[in-house]
Amino acid sequence: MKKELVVLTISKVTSNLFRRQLNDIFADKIMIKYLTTEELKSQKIKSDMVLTTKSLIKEKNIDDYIFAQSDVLIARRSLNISYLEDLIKINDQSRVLLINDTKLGAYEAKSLLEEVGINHLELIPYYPGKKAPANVKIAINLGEEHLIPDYIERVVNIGSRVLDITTIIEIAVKMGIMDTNFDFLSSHYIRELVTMGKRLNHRIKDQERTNKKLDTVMNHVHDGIIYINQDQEIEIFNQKAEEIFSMKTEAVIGKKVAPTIPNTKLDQILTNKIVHKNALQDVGNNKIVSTRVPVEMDGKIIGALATFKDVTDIKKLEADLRLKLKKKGHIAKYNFQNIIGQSKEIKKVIKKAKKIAKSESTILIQGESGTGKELFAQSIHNYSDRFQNPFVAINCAAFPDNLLESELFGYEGGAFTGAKKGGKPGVFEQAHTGTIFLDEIGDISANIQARLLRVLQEKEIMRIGGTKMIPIDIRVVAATNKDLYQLIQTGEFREDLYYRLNVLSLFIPPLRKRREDILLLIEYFFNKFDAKDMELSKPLISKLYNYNWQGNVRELENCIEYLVQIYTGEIGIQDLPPHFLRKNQKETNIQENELAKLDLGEEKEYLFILNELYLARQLDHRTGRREIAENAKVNDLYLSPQMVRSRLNKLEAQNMVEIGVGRQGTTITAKGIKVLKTVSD
Ligand SMILES: Nc1ncnc2c1ncn2[C@@H]1O[C@H](COP(=O)(O)OP(=O)(O)OP(=O)(O)O)[C@@H](O)[C@H]1O
Repeated sequence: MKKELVVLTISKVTSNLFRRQLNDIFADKIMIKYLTTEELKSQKIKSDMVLTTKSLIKEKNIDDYIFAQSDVLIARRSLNISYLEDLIKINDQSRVLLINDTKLGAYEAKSLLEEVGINHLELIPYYPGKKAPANVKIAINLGEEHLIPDYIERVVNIGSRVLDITTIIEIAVKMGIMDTNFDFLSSHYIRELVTMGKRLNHRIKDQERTNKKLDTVMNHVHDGIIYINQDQEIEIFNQKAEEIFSMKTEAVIGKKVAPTIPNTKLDQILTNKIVHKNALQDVGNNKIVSTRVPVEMDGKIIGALATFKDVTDIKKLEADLRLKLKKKGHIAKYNFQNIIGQSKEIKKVIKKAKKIAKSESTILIQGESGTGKELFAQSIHNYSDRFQNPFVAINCAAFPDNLLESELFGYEGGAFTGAKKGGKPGVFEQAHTGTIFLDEIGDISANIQARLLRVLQEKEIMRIGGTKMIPIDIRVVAATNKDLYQLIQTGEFREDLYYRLNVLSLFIPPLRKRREDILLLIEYFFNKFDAKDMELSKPLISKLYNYNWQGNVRELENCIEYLVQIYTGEIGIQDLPPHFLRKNQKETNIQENELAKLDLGEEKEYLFILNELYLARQLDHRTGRREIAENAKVNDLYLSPQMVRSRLNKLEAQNMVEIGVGRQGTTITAKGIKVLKTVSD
């Protein structure tokens, strides 16, 4: 199946420009769709790749148009070099209008021209809506004839701004059609080069002044360029050629090409009048693709031109892209700002995490399932000095033992039957210079524990079936929801490994220990799932607040997602996922806490009442015994208003609540909150 490229632009003009060039090059190789933001309306693009412009990125929110999964490439544009000579010939310091249909486009063209070495002119960006400056007689037209003011006496056409060759190559690489030996580039590219070759010829006749400018331009071209005249003498040897051949321009100019630069075969091109397209050559350690053409003028061969593209770079480009793709899952998305919570408990953890992020030591994150351990691991990585390097996460419980071993350490080719030829790097190698996140570390076998210990001690790994040690520079963050200390007692986890991992430790408290965060998280997830105006009934809020959240933030997130989906009006208790309505929630164990010590009676009921008062305080809402009794029902407790009253009286006697008169309502005291916080599960 052909891959699809969507070209997304603001204006139709730009779209048509791209269309001409892309169709020429890619016509039968890939599917190309051209869309403007206007045409897209409220739909979003899902495609293998989207090509768009810098101005669109600046002026619009790209996420409104494109699904996050699509690869986005921003078009780099360059000027067709064959037009540049006309510009070079304009007198120094002339004031010249640079015309484009948008302000940004005009300024972009200005910087583009300066970039390629046109700096002898005063370029004045001009676009619709801008007052035309006086005393300007020359204009540069980038394909917008209709915008040229009447008083302009001379127009220099430099064509429409076309896609830079590197953008074309990037499209080809990403679309997986780079293997055709770059041949498809030729038709377009060769034409351009031949025209340039012809124009270069003028250089010989031109004055020194023009030559200098042309040199500047030549040196901004990405390819190596060599031009020889009829006598086989080197006339042009640009900067890129200097790099590729490791030779200085001064040392080669004017010399015969064959003895000076071995292997260019340019002399043969001249004598045999042949064209060499895309020949692969080795120059030192680099691979070079060269194109050589005779340059004709009035039917006579006047020289030969060679261009060299360093394909070591292209191969690297491809390798970089592969790496990028692979790394998709290797990027830490979250930062500390993404960790929602205002409770003292979570703030304390964040503060500590920020502090330890800056060190290089191994971190062990402990906490129940769904408390946000991975969120913390990612935030730590992004807060550390390694933030620009890979973050590789692996869930140790997700793999059977032997597979986990090869995932972690990689293997050499032929290490076992079915091993990939050439071997495969493990996540330790992939995380090199970055952070590795070992999730569910409590689940690894004794064998892997032993290997891991060695890695942590030696900071080097050996692939399975390998013989050499590979040094690695990584920061290890491990996480578990198991009690590792307990596992050490039962002999399931190595004590020495535990101490190696637990150099710095972070404990993330369960949600029920920081109920203040529940309301914030609910609001956050409503926004996340795009249901900002949803109304929750009071009893439902009470239920969500008092619930045990064994699955912590993840369970809360899932619950809100569910509610958003079924939402039709105000949401009540009956709308909760079915398991909420079952009564068999894990009973709160309230043996060892301040509340139990007071021996007031049914601790569960007192705990509930304190929780309700604490919730009311956060909602800035006055509650009373009637409402508490109502909410008790949805929380599977039976408490009549009278029962609430007698319990409130007992709590008041302990200075844990303050009972207001009349409509003032009852409030929880600092002591009440403190006692409430001691209640564990
Ligand atoms: N404080 C928080 N603010 C916002 N989102 C959170 C918070 N804590 C957790 N989450 C979200 O809850 C979900 C679970 O978090 P995460 O995967 O980090 O938990 P975990 O402790 O690593 O879980 P497990 O032990 O099951 O691997 C994720 O979607 C995460 O974004």
